[in-house]
Amino acid sequence: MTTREFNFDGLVGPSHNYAGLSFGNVASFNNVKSASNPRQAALQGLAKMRALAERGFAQGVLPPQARPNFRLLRSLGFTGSDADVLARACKESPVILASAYSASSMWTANAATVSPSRDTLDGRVHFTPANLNNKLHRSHEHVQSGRALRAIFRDERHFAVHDALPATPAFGDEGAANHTRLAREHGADAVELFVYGRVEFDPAAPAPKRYPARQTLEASEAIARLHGLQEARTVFVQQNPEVIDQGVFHNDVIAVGNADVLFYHELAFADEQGALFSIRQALDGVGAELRPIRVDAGQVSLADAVQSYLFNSQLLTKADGKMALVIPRECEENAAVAAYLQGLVAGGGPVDELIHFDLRQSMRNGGGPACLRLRVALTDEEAAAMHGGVVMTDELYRTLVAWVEKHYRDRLAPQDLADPALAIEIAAALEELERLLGLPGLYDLA
Ligand SMILES: N=C(N)NCCC[C@H](NC(=O)CCC(=O)O)C(=O)O
Repeated sequence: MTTREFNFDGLVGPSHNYAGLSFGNVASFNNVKSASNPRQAALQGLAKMRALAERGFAQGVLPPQARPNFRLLRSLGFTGSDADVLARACKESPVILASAYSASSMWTANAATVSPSRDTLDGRVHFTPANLNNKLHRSHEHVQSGRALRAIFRDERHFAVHDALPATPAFGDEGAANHTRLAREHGADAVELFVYGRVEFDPAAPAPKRYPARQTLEASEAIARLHGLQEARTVFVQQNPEVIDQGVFHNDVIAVGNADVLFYHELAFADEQGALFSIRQALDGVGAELRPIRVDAGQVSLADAVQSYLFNSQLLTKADGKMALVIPRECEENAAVAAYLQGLVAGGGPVDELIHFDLRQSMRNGGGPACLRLRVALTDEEAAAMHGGVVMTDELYRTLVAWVEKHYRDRLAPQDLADPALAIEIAAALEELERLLGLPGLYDLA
């Protein structure tokens, strides 16, 4: 039986905007309150999905979430009709309004942590939606993420979708952005690598000083337990707190793994040698050998890595066994990064191709190619058991482009969030999307 890695990209929602909500994410802060173009953002994302699907990579789509989240607004004391709720929130707390309206669920690398069936005790694919409790605007995503995952992966013989971890600082969880699976190939025995930013119950453990560490060791350990992972095949390593303080708010901004390759910046981990040792030792147990691609600061500075999002790339195994690196256009515009990449593909190593995309709308909020996708490795039998309406095909691409063009605005400024017509437009769009994806009841639109 073959196993393929599906990449589920988030379809950018109609309320995509720049609200500066993510302290510690430099791009989000730098673009605060500029106007966004939700239509272009969604089309850029769809173009990436289609191009990768056309190349033969297994590609799925995860639907956007219903926004604004009126339940959140009402739970925070804004009452009356929907229009009253929006008007009051806008007047009394525009930041809460923006949080209820955020389209941040587009970054599906943060939707959940996924363990393929090969790794788990009960032989099912396990998903734990991330509580994202570090940021108000992301902390309410997990409810709909769980609902969507249960709708797509509803066959309980093959899939288990857990509830998010308790939303308390000890269990801060940001999902697959801090998780990588290393193996000879997707269908082989694997090591799951969890990267955390801080340790709640050990005050002596190093932690960043300026920006928050969003993922805790305790959260990563809880997920490994929930998923039934084997101890010898699970590795926990600490992210370098100093890079968090320089804008590396998730590990996938500084490292990416695929099969037996780990592409990372020398400053990624608190203890680089210790991390490599633990990974190698665990991989040895599954008969695999790590192929590290280490980038040192002399080749690419940390600032260039954060600005270009070099490591927020997708590493995809091609049919011939070589790998393609899917990068944002910013990598080609940064001279040091572009030079490094030329050397990388010419060097005879595992990566022999670059595929670049214009994802500018997402990038301006700190979301590159890898943020936009959730990896789910599935056997053929599991792939047949999931809901097929979310698998990217030429037809689905055309359908979704037409849907975006019909429903999305091409400009959204902060003050537009107070416009009651926007909420009505979005509800109509999502009602139609349920039908297009064949997922009735996907949204709790009551
Ligand atoms: N690295 C990964 N996997 N994901 C990127 C997430 C970007 C997201 N940006 C935002 O949420 C900005 C929203 C705003 O400011 O309007 C975040 O910081 O959580």
